[in-house]
Amino acid sequence: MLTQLKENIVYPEPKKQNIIIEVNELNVYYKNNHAVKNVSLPIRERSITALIGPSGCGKSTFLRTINRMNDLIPGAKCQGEIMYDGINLLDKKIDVVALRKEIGMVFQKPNPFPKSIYENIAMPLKFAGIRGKKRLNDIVEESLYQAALLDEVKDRLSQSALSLSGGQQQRLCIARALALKPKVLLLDEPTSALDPVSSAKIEDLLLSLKKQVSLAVVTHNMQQAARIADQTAFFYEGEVVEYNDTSIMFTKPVYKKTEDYINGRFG
Ligand SMILES: Nc1ncnc2c1ncn2[C@@H]1O[C@H](COP(=O)(O)OP(=O)(O)OP(=O)(O)O)[C@@H](O)[C@H]1O
Repeated sequence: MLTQLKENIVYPEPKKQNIIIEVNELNVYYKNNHAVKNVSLPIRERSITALIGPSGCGKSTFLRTINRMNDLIPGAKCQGEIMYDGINLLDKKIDVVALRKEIGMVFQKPNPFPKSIYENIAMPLKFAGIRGKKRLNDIVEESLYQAALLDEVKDRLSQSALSLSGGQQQRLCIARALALKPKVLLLDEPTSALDPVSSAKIEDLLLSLKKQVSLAVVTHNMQQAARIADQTAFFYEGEVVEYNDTSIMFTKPVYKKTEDYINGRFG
């Protein structure tokens, strides 16, 4: 692929992806519980970063802090820097609604609204000020297509989203996030509640999405991380022990702790 940087001059795209989010010395506390300890980590552009590690090591907290979902938790406090587009996302003055449009989030359990399939996508668009039936229809259709769901639901858009299977509901939630044209998508164990066939569809979907969106995915499934992630960060007791290209992390991890976790010796 080529990038048109200046008129008439075409440069090859840089080999190493740029960094879209740079987390610097992040600390997150829940009252006295120091859940994320001095974590510095990049999220690379148009790539998938997997966050792995045993239960309770801070992966979800880290992810939620990026789009300020932790603001909603009483007693949660964070320090450090999360740089995105030249601004620190932890700055209290930030418009978090605008932030969550650019940095979307998908949760472990599919959480469609108890509304029609169509309204699940159209409602947040209307809320974001997008008007006009044709415009809304186009975005709904495009988002469902991007989430590889359009063929399965195009004849039943007025039916309740709750009539969909778990895997379809999760793809609908991804479509809902995509409709707002996010630059980054944070996914917290997006396939752990799904059967293997639905999980495989989501994995394929994530791989196709990275052409346009940067993704960070929490997963407990090592095979999944190895299959889809370009980079992987291994969290342990709130710290990042190791971060590397996934191919290196899974074949030649630097630390024994990483190797033991990847090989299922604990966690
Ligand atoms: N809403 C909350 N209120 C208080 N403490 C919390 C909250 N969420 C997480 N914690 C604590 O923060 C620490 C990190 O939890 P977190 O959920 O981020 O870990 P995790 O690695 O995502 O775990 P899992 O893989 O089980 O989802 C744990 O000690 C947990 O008990």
